[in-house]
Amino acid sequence: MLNQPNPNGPNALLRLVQKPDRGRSLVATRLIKPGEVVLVDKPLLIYPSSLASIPPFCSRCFRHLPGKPFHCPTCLVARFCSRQCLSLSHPRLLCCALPSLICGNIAWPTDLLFLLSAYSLPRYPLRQVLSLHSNSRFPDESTQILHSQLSSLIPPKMVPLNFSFETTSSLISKEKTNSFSLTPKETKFDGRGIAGSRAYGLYPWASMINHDCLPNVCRFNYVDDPDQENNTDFIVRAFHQIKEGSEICISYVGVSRLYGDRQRSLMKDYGFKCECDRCKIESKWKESQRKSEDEEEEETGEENEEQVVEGEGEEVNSDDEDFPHAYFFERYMCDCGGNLAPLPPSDGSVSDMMECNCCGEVGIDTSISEDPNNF
Ligand SMILES: C[S@@+](CC[C@H](N)C(=O)[O-])C[C@H]1O[C@@H](n2cnc3c(N)ncnc32)[C@H](O)[C@@H]1O
Repeated sequence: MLNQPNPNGPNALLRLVQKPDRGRSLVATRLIKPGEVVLVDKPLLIYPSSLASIPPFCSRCFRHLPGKPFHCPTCLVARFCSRQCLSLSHPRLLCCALPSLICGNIAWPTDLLFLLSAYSLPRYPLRQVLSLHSNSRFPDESTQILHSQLSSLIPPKMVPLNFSFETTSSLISKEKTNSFSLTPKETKFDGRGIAGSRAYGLYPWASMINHDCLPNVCRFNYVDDPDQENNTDFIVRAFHQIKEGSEICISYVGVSRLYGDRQRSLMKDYGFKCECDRCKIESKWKESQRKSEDEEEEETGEENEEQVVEGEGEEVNSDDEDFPHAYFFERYMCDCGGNLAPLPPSDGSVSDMMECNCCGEVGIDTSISEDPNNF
């Protein structure tokens, strides 16, 4: 399905390869400079994160609505920021179900918003969604109820050809493993996930990016940027130089989370044990602390939600041989909890300005000239 990147397209910097321990992976086709944009990916599908996203945001691009928005003439619920967004319309099954969803008291509205949008896709993009990886946690008991609810929202003459319980289960599992949130800049990163998400998206290439607890790229989200025409594109930039043939990796979890906490999330949400270089070090380094965290959990029967932010206080010492990744926290972590990457190079020169992918602040990077890896 998604066999090879288009060598003339925006994905020319990356090549899709198969790795025995982690499946499909994206690797650099040449040396990548710090701050370079390595991927610009268009969504296969964007859907509201909850019903609360419908009134204040454009149902197409999820920007704030202007004073006089354009209403969908069919459902009268969805609203759009411009004639252009209105003319592109919204998913036909979602349009049909929105009036009932808004009035009803329905469980799992986010899953329903996703399924209604996914089942409205034309055949090829729907097949692309179904070809994404999933960690097969579904179907669970709730999927049967979800599928029945979905059936009740779709009029008989609009039932899609491939509508079935199996497809619904498969779609839900793909969504859980591959969706990315569309989040405004002012949202504070809470270390565990991003609060205040207004929509979610599925992206064909971004879904091929594997995880590393010390990522070499991060995602920039410009949903509210007035200069960004394609504001829902998934933009990935390099933190530092990446050698030809190296895999590009984002972090699926907050970089500042502790070893045990990261491992639990990655296993629960993505079904794998992370064995990256950082985890190999921290699995020894945090042994005693992890034990006490786990014992505490067993006693209370709950996960320990408390966060210790690495990179702050006495836990982190940049001279400490046990913490060779201290550089990442010193250089690429913003005070807000987001990640800092250089602005894209201009005229081939690496920028000395760093931009935060969470709060959007741009500031000078004083350490750049001291690091030979940056050029
Ligand atoms: C969003 S997909 C990434 C693309 C995926 N490798 C594929 O073949 O389509 C996420 C899944 O990739 C695998 N994965 C990602 N990072 C990994 C890592 N560091 N170690 C092992 N498996 C990983 C896990 O199975 C995870 O659920």
